[in-house]
Amino acid sequence: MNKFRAAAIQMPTVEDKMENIKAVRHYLEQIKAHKVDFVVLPEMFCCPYQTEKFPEYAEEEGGSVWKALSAYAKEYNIYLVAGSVPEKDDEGRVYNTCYIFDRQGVQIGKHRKTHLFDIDIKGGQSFKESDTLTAGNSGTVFETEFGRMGVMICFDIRFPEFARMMVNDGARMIFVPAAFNMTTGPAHWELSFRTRALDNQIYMLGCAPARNPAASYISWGHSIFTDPWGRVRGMLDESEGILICEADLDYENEIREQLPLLKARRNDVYRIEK
Ligand SMILES: NC(=O)CC(=O)C(=O)O
Repeated sequence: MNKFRAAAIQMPTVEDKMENIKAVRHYLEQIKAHKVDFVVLPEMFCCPYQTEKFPEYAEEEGGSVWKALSAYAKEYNIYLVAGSVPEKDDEGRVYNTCYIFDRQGVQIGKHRKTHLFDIDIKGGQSFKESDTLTAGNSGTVFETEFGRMGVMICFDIRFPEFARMMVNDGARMIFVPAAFNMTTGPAHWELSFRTRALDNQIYMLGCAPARNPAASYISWGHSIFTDPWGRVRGMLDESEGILICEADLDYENEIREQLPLLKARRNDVYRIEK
């Protein structure tokens, strides 16, 4: 039980919400023979990554998108870290939300993106999720037969405390539906995954949308799997594709024993004397 397989489905996002949902089945069929335990989908995989589209595409938990994803998890006997979708609550607020389903299709976790992606890079990418989205207010872990796992959404990865909190809580791998762009992707995508993996001696699996050069927000792609030594174990390019990987928790334990960073922390002295 200390090894498991996971797949990141780097799929394109099309305008028609339910076409994206149908496409997920097509990829799940393709990977059936690989007997993966976990599947992760990209950030906003069934809604164009445009702030004005989020309220338009949003559904409440338990809506048609949720039902289809839950049914896929059960049909294919997988843990489904179901990318992210715009979720609306009963007061009309919209969140960037990742639902997590177990092998029976039961929802076992839900993460609302906690750090909203508001950036304005001179000569590069600008985006303001807070125009239409509300931030979640906590980190998320979920239980599996392989142990506790963490999940965060895209911009959340940039905040080291967030991953550390999950690791302090026993997370063994962190799943990251994400969509970096043509400005931040080449600069920070691989670096962010390797750094969080190295800091926390943990596996990280990031899943991005395939690149569509005609989209208003252009995804960097490059879905990525990094290991507890900080190495890249697998990475796609920008095109549609599936990244299949294997995590070995005995290896993670060995790294944590041989280079005991997590044990050697000095939480007793991390303060500035004034
Ligand atoms: N899309 C995001 O939330 C984050 C991103 O693109 C970045 O951090 O860069």
